[in-house]
Amino acid sequence: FFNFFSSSKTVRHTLPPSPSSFPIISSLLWARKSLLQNEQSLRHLSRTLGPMVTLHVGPFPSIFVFDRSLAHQALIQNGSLFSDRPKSLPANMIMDSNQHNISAASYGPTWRLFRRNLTSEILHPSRKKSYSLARKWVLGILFGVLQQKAKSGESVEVLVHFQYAMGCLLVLMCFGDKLSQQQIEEIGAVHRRVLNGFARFNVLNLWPRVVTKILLRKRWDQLFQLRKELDDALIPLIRERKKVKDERLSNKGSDDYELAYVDTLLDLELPEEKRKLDEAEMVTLASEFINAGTDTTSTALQWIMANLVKYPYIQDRLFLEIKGVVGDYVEEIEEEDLQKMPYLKAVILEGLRRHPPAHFVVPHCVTEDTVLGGYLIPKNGMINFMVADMGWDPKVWEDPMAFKPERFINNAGGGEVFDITGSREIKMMPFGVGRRICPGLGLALLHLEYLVANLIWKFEWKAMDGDDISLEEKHEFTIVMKTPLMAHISPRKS
Ligand code: HEM
Repeated sequence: FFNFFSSSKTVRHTLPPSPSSFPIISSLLWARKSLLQNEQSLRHLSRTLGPMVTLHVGPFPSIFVFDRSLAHQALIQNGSLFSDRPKSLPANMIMDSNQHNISAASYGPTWRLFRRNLTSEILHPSRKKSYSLARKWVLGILFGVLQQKAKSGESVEVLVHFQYAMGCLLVLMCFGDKLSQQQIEEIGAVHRRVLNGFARFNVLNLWPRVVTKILLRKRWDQLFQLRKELDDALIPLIRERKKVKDERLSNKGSDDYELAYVDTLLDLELPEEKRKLDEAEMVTLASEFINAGTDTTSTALQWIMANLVKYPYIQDRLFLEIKGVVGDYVEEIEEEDLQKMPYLKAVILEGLRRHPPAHFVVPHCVTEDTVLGGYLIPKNGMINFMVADMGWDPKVWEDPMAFKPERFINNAGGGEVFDITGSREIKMMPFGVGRRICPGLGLALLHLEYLVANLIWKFEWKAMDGDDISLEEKHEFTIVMKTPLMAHISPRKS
């Protein structure tokens, strides 16, 4: 049941149920807990309150949706109503240039321009292919480190290496393939400082800026300093790309040139303000591109590899599939080979279902007061969707907490065609669904398939002696392994 609500109608709908408590005390309690603790509490609440729960933390209600068909009604069937973003909080506004990036932009022409630019200029299948040399280069770096570890017998702390590899790939796509390794590392380091350091500025969002500007002046100065560090690191690279572009236009530049994401930002014109982007806005968009694709994908890769270590028979089956496709003698798996590996795809999908790197989507809001599932969704509220719970629904997935890639394989041994966009029905939503679905979905799947196939082809991965791989979670920027995966690796061929 879904109908639209207008204040002039006589039927009055109420917000979805919320836990009964004193609003100020409960706000403080919820704000103090980590996101993972809040997720567990929300799950607990939904058992008694039903598939939609409201929390009153801060001035506006936050609504959480657990049910797959309600998520479908909202995000797919009524996508144009449910695809807005709440206004950025004061501290976030400094980092997102006043909502001038894809993930924070309101649902409207500016968001559409940014998103279309990314999807058609950079993530389009034909363009994506042109970065395959960068992927080969990064794979070479990763192999180099791992080979050394294998030789010395040292264990591998996998996440660090995965994060580095993924960061390199995104930085190269963003700023072009002419960067030195040192430059790539510096860009990675400044992004890590921003990601790890941002939590301490959340306090600036608790009261209006006029208040915090007086009471927390020092904290504001530190935030501006962090923003400046990011600008100082990235603006020279943007200027360099602009110079190369101008030289090419006047036919003085070389032809040896691969389009990078920042090149596409140089010409964009904001549809509402009718002006080009300033440098800080380009930094914001470039930085979003790097952040959005690095931690998410490396976290997913760590979870997948952890399961392949924990369940050697799955690793063996995957290795045999790869061998069946490429034979005995190739050094590396090429991207074209991946299409012939249904079990590889099944392993990746199962990894994303069982361990989605983000357990919530980026908060949505509605463009006007609306009703969902019989409850009011107010325009001034925030609405979120319980990503992990959708993929763990026992009505869809038998034994949902088990890691079973065979779920995605049909009886004939081929790959089941699985629609991860949820357009007909949502069975899981690791990338969100609908108009705000992750635009990097295809790139992320390619990165995961390419790296997992190559890592398994080149090395045998084993748990450390006596180590039982724990699948306990911890909340950082994404949901990571509480005990990071440490593995022993040995080359498949000497
Ligand atoms: C395994 C890897 C990834 C996962 C699990 C993931 C997941 C997500 C999720 C859950 C959202 C929020 C959807 C919503 O708000 O409804 C999102 C948004 C987004 N993602 Fe990803 N993502 C991944 C990789 C990437 C990559 C590689 C890129 C870019 C190169 C990227 C760029 C973005 C952007 C720009 C948005 C905002 C979209 C919008 O608001 O319109 N992501 N992603």
